Amino acid sequence: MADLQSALAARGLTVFTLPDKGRCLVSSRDFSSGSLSTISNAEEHEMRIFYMAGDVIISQEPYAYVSNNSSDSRCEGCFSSINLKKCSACQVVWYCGSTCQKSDWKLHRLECQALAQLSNDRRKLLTPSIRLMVRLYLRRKLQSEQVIPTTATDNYDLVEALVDHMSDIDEQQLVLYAQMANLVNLILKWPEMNIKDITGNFSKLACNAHTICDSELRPLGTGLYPVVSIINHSCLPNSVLVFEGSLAVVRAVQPIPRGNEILISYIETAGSTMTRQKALKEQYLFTCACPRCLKVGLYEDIQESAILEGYGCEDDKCRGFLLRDSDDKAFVCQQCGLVRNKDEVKKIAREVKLMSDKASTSLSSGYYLEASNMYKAIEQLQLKMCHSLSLNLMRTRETLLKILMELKDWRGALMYCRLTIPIYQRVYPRIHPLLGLQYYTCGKLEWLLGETENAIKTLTNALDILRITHGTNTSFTRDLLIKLEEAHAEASYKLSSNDDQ
Ligand SMILES: C[S@@+](CC[C@H](N)C(=O)[O-])C[C@H]1O[C@@H](n2cnc3c(N)ncnc32)[C@H](O)[C@@H]1O
Repeated sequence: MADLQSALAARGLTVFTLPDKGRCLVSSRDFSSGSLSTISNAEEHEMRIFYMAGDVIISQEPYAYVSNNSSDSRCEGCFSSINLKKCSACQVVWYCGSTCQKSDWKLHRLECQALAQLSNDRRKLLTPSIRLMVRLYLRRKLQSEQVIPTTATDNYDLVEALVDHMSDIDEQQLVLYAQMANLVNLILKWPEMNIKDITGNFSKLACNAHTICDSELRPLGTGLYPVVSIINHSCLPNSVLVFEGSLAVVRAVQPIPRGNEILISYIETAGSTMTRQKALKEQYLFTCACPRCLKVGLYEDIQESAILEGYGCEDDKCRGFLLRDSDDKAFVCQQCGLVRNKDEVKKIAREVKLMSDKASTSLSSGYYLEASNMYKAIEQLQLKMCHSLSLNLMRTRETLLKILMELKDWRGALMYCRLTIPIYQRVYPRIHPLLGLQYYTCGKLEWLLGETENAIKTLTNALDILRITHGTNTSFTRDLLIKLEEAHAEASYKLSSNDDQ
């Protein structure tokens, strides 16, 4: 712990323990959330803009990680899905080339021996969680034998220190973890292995492991980052966790003065307070008391939940939200007073559910045209049932955006992307990666469709957010900057051609 504290002190961080949260990471210096700096160069008569990122609070390579091979196979080193070759000995792990294979070899050599002796039936049980646990123990072994070095921020003691909530989890979950532990034991076959210890580690993974995502927040794998895991949750966080390959990077999205707790969000924060609290309780076993959650039960919070997850007024010109009447037989619009029959709303809800099941089957089978028609019908039903800022309606439109992109219907995709943005602006804070990414998609579609002026505005909105959350030195942000410069160049060209005419 002393080693960790001094390694963190050098980065302006300290670990404290709070009675209601356990350990937490606190800033011992100010962190900035990245401002736009403009420097004027009098000699060249120009203003240069410097795009600043949110300060990196901490970055860490995983103690152990696995790629997510459930839908597409991915390289175990870099998550690439191109030019893959399966390890010929174990027939489980994929690599994109010799560089990734070599860098993983010390660990995979042991993993490979263990996996190669498994029967086909046992091999089918190799979920990412099982593989992650096997890798965790193999790394501990390699560090204890000094085959790979340990540092103050990379050692098994930090894994030991993670919370496991073993006394809070229910019996059924415990049995499942014990079965998984048994399988890990059968894979590793180490005489000193202790099933209880492995079971506890599965419980640790559940509340400490992170989903590794690409820059567009698509899942690539799962990793355990024991220092990043000291950071607690808030539904209104001051920092964001993103990944550069397998490297976890925590950046400030708000100015964080010295002495403040570093907070990230563990969950999708767009939901109502009840939905967020339920997700946090189920997976992380705590009740959030962040400033957003403290509003639970207040009129403002009830209104927000009713808009996001409830129903809309029967009068489609009215933007009011509905609450149940005192006998729970109908919903009453809080703006115009119109009463809406509960059975009628439930009937539409049942229809939506039925159609959604069919539509998602059609989508997962790749029948995009059929799926797009079904989701458009669902959207129409939801327009009759939900508030115009409803999350369910937004999710349907997000799905339609993705389907229409697959169908290369760029005009339709842009329409749906634009429809989602007001809801994104409402449900996410000003600096949020999902809002930045939605602007980015919208800007790229506008650019593709020749709406250059609109593209400049939307890509600028995207850059204002993504430079903070994703940094300015990543290829992802550089691509965005290049697109924006190209859009500016095209706009000037169009302007000068108009002048010439
Ligand atoms: C990834 S760990 C965070 C570090 C943890 N506090 C520790 O002592 O190691 C997640 C766990 O921390 C606790 N936690 C995180 N955020 C919290 C919050 N806002 N309020 C209360 N407990 C929280 C919960 O026990 C949760 O399961």
